[in-house]
Amino acid sequence: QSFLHQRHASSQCFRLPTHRSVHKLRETSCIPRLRSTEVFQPHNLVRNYKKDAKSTVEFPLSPITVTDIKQYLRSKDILFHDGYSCLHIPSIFIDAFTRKDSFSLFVDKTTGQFLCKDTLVEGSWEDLQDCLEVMQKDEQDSLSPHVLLGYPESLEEQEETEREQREVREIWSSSLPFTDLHDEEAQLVKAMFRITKISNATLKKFGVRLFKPTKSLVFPWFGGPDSSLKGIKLLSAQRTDGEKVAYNEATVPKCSSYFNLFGLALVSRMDSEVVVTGSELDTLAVSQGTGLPSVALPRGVSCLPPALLPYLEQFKRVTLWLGGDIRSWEASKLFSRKLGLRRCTLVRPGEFQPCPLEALSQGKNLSRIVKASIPAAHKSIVSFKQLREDVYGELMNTDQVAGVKWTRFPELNRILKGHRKGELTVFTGPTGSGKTTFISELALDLCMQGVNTLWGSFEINNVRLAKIMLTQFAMQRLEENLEQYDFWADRFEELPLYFMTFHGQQNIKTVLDTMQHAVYLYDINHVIIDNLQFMMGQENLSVDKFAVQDHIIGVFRKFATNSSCHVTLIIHPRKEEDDRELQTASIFGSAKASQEADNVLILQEKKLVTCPGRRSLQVTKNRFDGDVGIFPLDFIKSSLTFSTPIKGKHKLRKVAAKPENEEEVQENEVTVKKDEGKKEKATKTAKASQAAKCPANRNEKAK
Ligand SMILES: Nc1ncnc2c1ncn2[C@@H]1O[C@H](COP(=O)(O)OP(=O)(O)OP(=O)(O)O)[C@@H](O)[C@H]1O
Repeated sequence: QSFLHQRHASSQCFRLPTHRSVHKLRETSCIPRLRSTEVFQPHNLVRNYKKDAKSTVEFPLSPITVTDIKQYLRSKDILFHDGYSCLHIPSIFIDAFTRKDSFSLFVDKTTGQFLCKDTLVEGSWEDLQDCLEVMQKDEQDSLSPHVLLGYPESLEEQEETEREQREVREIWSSSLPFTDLHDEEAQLVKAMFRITKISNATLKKFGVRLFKPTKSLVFPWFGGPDSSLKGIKLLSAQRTDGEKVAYNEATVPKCSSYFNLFGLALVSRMDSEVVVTGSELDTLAVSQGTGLPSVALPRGVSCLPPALLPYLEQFKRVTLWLGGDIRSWEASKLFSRKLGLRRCTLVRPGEFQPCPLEALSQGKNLSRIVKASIPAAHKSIVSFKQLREDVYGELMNTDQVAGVKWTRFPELNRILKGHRKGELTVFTGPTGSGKTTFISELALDLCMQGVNTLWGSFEINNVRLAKIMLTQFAMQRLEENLEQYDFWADRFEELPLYFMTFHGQQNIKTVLDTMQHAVYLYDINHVIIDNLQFMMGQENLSVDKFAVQDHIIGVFRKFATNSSCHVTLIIHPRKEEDDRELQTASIFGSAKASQEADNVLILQEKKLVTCPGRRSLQVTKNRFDGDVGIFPLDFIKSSLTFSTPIKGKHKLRKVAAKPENEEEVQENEVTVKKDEGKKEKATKTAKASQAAKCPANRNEKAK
C-alpha cells in the first residue's frame, strides 16, 4: 500500500483531472489516468483561468488491446470471463472468502479502465496493474478499497458537491409520489406529459414523482451498494403546435456527471434480457407494455458513456429501442458496436414502430415490436430484401437523412442540405484568409445542436481556439465585457466539445488512435483537423509530398467511414495565384484524393482594391446530392463571426457557364448548380432569413 501511495502521490503531475477526487470519479465516470496525447473539455479550460493548467484528460501512450490485458491477467494467474465489452475478474477489493465465485470487477476491453461493482472502486488499467503488483509483492489476496489515493477536492468543488446533494434531497423530499396526488390532478399531469397510458402502478414502481413548483416529473437515480439517492432528473413539458409536446430536462448533478441508467435499480441479478431506451418515459412504456426489464440512457441518443457498460454486462440479449427517428436508428447501430454486436438487436424506427411511449399511446403491441427487432450483427453480403426497409426509411425521412442543419448558415443548408455522419469534408482557402475562424463557427453551430465535437488544432493552441469559439458563441467582444465571462463560459462548458492537445507536427497514427479513443469514450460525431500539413512529417522530403498528402486524405476517409464520424480536414492549397480563385484541383495531388472527399469547400478571397478582403464560400463538391454553389460571407470582427449579407437583392448567376476564376462573385448573390457544373439543373434564389443574419437577434437567440 505504501508503494501505491508513493506512486500516486508522485504521479500527481499527470494524474487527471486534478481537481476531482477519486470519490467523485467513482460516482461519476471512469476517466482514465493517462499519459501523452490529450483531450480536454471546455470546462477544464475555463477552470484553467481560475486554477491550475493541468486539468486535461490524456490518452494512453500506446493504446491497450484486449490481447495485452488477457496476457497480463494470465501472467498473474487471474481467472477471467470474456464478457461483451469487459473482461470480468474476481474483485481484489473484497476478501477471498466473501467474494467466493463472484466476478464483480469489470475491465473495459477497449480502454482497460476498471470498475468493481461491489465496492465502486474504479481506475485506469495502470491503477489495476499497480494493485495487482502490490498484492503479489506482499502476498495478499485482497486490498482495501481505499488503496488508491484520491485528490482532495478544492473548497469550491466541495461546496459545489454539497450544494448539489442538498438540492437533490430538497427537491426529492418536496416532490410528491403519484399515488399521493388527487385523481384529477394526476390525470392533468399525465395529459400535460402525454403519458395518459402510463399507469400509476408503473410510475410508482419506478419511483417517479411530481415537483409542483416547476410542474416537473422527477426521475430518481438510485445507485451504489446501498441503493442511495445519487441524483435526479427533472422533466418539464411544453405544448408546442397542435398535439406536439416539447420536453425539457435538467439533472442534478449536472449532465456531465449524471450517470444514471434509469430503471437499473429494478433489474434483478438473474435478468438476462433488457430493452435500452433513449428516455425515461420510453422505459416506463416498455416496462408496462412488455414486462421486460428496461433502462434509459442518461443522455438519450447523444452518447453511451463506457462507464455504463459494466452495468449492462449481465444481459445476454440487449434490445436497443432508442426512439422513432433516423438519429435514434444511427445511434442504435453505433451503440451496438460498443455493447457487442452479437447480443444486440435493434428496433428499426418507422411508421409502425415509433418510440415506445408513442407505441403505447397508439395501443400497439410492444412485445411484438421487441420480438421483431433485427440482429445488429453485420453481414458483409446483404440482399436487397435486407436493405429494403433501410431504403424505405431513407425515402420516408429525406430531411433527417440530409443531416443536421446549420442555424447560422442557411445558404450552406441549401447547397449541402446538412451535416451528415461518416462523411469527409475537405476545406481550403488562401493563407490567412480565415479558414480556422470560419470552420470554428461552422463546427460550433453544429456542436450547439448536440453534435459531439473533437478539435485537433495543431496550428493554434487550444486556449486561443477556445477564445475564438467562445467569442463566436457569445457573439460579442468579451474582452470588453469581462463581467459576462462566467455567464457565457458556464453555457459554453455544457457543450459536448473536446480538444486534442496536440501542437505542431504529429504522427498520423497517434492522431488516429486518439480520435478512435475519443469516439469510443465520448461518441464523437465530428472531428476537425486543422490542418493536414501538420501530419506530413519533415523527414521524407524526398518522397512526393502530394502523394503523402493524398495518402493521409485516404486514411481520414477510411476513419470517417469506419467510425461513422464526420471528419473536416483543413488543407492549405497547393499553390495560390493572386489573380485566380482557388479550385478543387488547387488542393489535391491526384484525382483519386479528390474522389475520397464527400464535400469540398473553398473559402474564396477577393483581392479587390474597392472591397478588400471580401470572402465567399464555394462548395465545389457535394457527393450527397450534387448541388454546388457559392455565397458571400460577411465578417464581423467584434464577434469573429461570418454571416450572409442582408442588404440588397439576391442576384442569380449560372456558375457552370463560366470558368471558376473568371468572374468576381457579385455582392449578395447566391448560386447553386447541379453535378459540379456538368448538368446544371436549377438555380435557386436564396431566401436568407433576416433573423438568422442579424447579430442582435442572434445574440438574443443565443442568450
Ligand atoms: N473575413 C475576414 N476578414 C478580415 N479578417 C479576418 C477574416 N476572417 C478571419 N480574419 C482574421 O484573420 C486572422 C487569421 O484568421 P485564421 O487564423 O482563421 O486564418 P487561416 O486561413 O486559418 O490562417 P492560416 O492560413 O495561417 O491557417 C485572424 O485574426 C482572424 O480574426
